[in-house]
Amino acid sequence: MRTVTVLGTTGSIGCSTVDLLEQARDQYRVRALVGGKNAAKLAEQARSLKAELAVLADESAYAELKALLAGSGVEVACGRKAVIEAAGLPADWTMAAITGAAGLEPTLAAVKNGNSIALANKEALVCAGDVMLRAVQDAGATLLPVDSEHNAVFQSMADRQADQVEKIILTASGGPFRNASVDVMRAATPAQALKHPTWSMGAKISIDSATMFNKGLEVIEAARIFGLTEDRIDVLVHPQSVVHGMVQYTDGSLIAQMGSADMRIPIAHTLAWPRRMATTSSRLALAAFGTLEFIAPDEVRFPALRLARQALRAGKAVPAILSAANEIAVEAFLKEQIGFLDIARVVEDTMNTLGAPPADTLDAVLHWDAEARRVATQQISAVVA
Ligand SMILES: NC(=O)C1=CN([C@@H]2O[C@H](COP(=O)(O)OP(=O)(O)OC[C@H]3O[C@@H](n4cnc5c(N)ncnc54)[C@H](OP(=O)(O)O)[C@@H]3O)[C@@H](O)[C@H]2O)C=CC1
Ligand SMILES: CC(=O)[C@@H](O)[C@H](O)COP(=O)(O)O
Ligand SMILES: [Mn+2]
Repeated sequence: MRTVTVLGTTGSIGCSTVDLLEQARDQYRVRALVGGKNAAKLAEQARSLKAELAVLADESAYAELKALLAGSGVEVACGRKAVIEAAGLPADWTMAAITGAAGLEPTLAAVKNGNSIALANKEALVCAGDVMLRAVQDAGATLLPVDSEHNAVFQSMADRQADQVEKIILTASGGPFRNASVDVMRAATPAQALKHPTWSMGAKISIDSATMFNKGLEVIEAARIFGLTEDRIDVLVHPQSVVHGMVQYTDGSLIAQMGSADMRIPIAHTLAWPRRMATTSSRLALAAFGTLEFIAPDEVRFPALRLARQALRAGKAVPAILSAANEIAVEAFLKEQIGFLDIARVVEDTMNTLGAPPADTLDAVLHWDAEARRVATQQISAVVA
């Protein structure tokens, strides 16, 4: 029986992961389930999967979680330290799906066990690429990409011809504002921006899809995972979200992975890897689509792609600065403190303010993450004033 831990268990990816574990209860023992604030969801999952440990980042939720799990035999802990300790408990497979840079240290703690890490949390790899990859190598861990595009590329490289890869292509849905005018985007509300055309996801990544910062972060994530330079990672807008990623080989072959827009498919791929497991996810009915479109992205209406490529080329702390500033700007947009187009503006101004300082260590990454949050918050105050 394999032991598993789910970080970010109460979120969108976490719930899809729990759903798969519930369908194969006899094959997995759940070491730890880790959430942020949602005690009710965590308790329900922990009881269902008979988890050994249930942890919330929110310390004030301890009494509630303890009461919800009374008599269940599930151990309970709360607080940031407890999250990192739980992530570091030995498990054969860990889902890393805490959203944002908050997932960095727990993911690193899990990596140190040297087992399989199913990586959904792209921000960790974006802001601390070198630190994470060094930790993976030192521990002999296996990084299995969950993000649909990266999982697609990983699957399309299954024959391990990495040295014969010319380039990879990540697809993008284009988000809810794919065809919107700049005026419509300027006036966009959080409710409109959260309405993703093809995927059901958490709030932060949904806004990132709308600005296309999600695709920008994914270009950086792909560079880290597949060891490719920025010029070998293309993005194509593909509104149907049927093809998730492609690999172009030196002989001109283009290998793609397709599937329904259901994250249980890539999650199952990492859970069963190197084998496959059955899922109940809907099968693609290609004839129902009829036409699949592929369109070059518009970097004028969506400056996020240009900024992310700039950050990737600059390296050092720049990707961490971009990602942290974006987190702050997304939060401010969701609170209706700034407009939709201000998100990219805040990120660009923060990048311009902080330049390209070195960030070789975890401490340096955390320092520049904090600095970017401080500068972005100042920029937002200026917009609000
Ligand atoms: N959703 C998707 O389809 C995809 C997501 N991803 C990536 O996966 C990650 C998760 O996304 P998604 O599931 O959509 O996000 P959600 O917002 O739905 O879930 C986030 C999870 O992280 C938890 N969390 C938040 N802050 C903390 C913290 N400080 N400490 C511990 N746990 C915390 C939340 O807990 P709680 O809710 O209890 O507060 C929740 O369990 C992101 O990095 C995203 O980019 C990648 C590809 C696809
Ligand atoms: C499901 C997944 O992997 C998301 O990252 C998705 O790709 C978001 O959609 P966009 O392509 O609109 O960013
Ligand atoms: Mn993705």
